[in-house]
Amino acid sequence: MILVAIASELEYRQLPSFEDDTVHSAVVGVGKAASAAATTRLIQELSPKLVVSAGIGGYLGLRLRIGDIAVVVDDFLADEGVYGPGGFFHFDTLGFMQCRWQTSLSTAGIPLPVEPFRVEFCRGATVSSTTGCQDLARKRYGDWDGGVCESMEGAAIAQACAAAGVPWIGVRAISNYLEDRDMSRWDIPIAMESLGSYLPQCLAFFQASQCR
Ligand SMILES: O=C(O)c1cccc(C(=O)CC[C@H]2O[C@@H](n3cnc4c(=O)[nH]cnc43)[C@H](O)[C@@H]2O)c1
Repeated sequence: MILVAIASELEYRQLPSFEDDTVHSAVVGVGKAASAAATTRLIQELSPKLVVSAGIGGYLGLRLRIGDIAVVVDDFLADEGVYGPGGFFHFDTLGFMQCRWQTSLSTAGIPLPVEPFRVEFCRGATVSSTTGCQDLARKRYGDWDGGVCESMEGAAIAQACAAAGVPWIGVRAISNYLEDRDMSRWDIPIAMESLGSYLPQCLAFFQASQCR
């Protein structure tokens, strides 16, 4: 069985129902704590073979536009650390805790979304506060190769999966860019429409190939 973990009711309600005896979808809550706790409980209850962390996300990069799909294969707790007079010191560099998780799944053959939408297999960044400033986005992700899909749950769900030994992958439709916050440039309905058409194809692929 595949568990589709969706952060908010808002996202859940806008997705078509793809529930059957091989797929279970659930709202796990917005943010790291809620999503990790709910994912842990659902893994204990349902023993899924795969967790798909699905929803909307922000993007910094060159390839994707609003409504395109980021398949997240590696996710990072991007704002865990210490602020001091010298700036922000990330726990990844201080060596205090594990901050990154990589999927164990092969992405070979994952279907492409329906035109005009596109897909990028990219890195995820998970934050407690959305990066709504261009300068902060550049500071946080400017030296990363390739695109970055930011969410508030991805790495927490990956951490819960890793602790339970369950494979995970992220599938996020881009609702906004990581730029100076301007809600008029966000498009959650287009992102959800794109996710709603892509997710069933993607789930069918995982059911057939890797997660029977
Ligand atoms: O700034 C606002 O007024 C505002 C209004 C509605 C929603 C938001 C969010 O930040 C949504 C967070 C929610 O969606 C995911 N998400 C979408 N885009 C991003 C992003 O750029 N950075 C981080 N998370 C994002 C996230 O996973 C949450 O579940 C703001």
